[in-house]
Amino acid sequence: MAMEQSYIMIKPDGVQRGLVGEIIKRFEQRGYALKGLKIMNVQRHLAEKHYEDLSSKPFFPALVDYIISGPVVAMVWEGKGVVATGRKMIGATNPLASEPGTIRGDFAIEVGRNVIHGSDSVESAQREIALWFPEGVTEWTQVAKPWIYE
Ligand SMILES: Nc1ncnc2c1ncn2[C@@H]1O[C@H](COP(=O)(O)OP(=O)(O)OP(=O)(O)O)[C@@H](O)[C@H]1O
Repeated sequence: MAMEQSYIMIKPDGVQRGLVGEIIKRFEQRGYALKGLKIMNVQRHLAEKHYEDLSSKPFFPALVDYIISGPVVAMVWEGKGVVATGRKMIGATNPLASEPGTIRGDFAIEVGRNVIHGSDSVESAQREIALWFPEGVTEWTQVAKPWIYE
């Protein structure tokens, strides 16, 4: 059975603020498996493609400028329900509405500096993983699985 995967990206503010380790820690300790990881500067066309559904929004140009303003950490996390649970761990889009205990609720204030992205559906995850990891991800077996899943 293929396990669900999500595309999780630490945005430039999260990298610059030193939140990479903290964010990885949360997904790792929850029990999810890291299948792809890289730090990269983002080409404008890649940021535009990633957010193409938002291209008609007034904030789209600022959003693209934000994503290309410094390196991002691109990740693929795998495990049961990782798309929906990842979104819960991340918190509401607007950090002022994010619950404490979520990543945005603990580390962000403004929607235009909300630290992290997570795929919003399994279909978006597949599209985003193909877009950000055209080279593919790393296959490995998480030997702790029987201690995480029954
Ligand atoms: N009103 C807004 N003003 C400025 N930026 C916004 C606004 N709404 C959304 N954004 C930015 O666009 C991103 C994508 O918006 P979307 O509605 O897809 O939210 P999301 O799915 O929670 O975020 P993401 O896709 O980054 O995980 C947000 O994370 C935020 O950085």
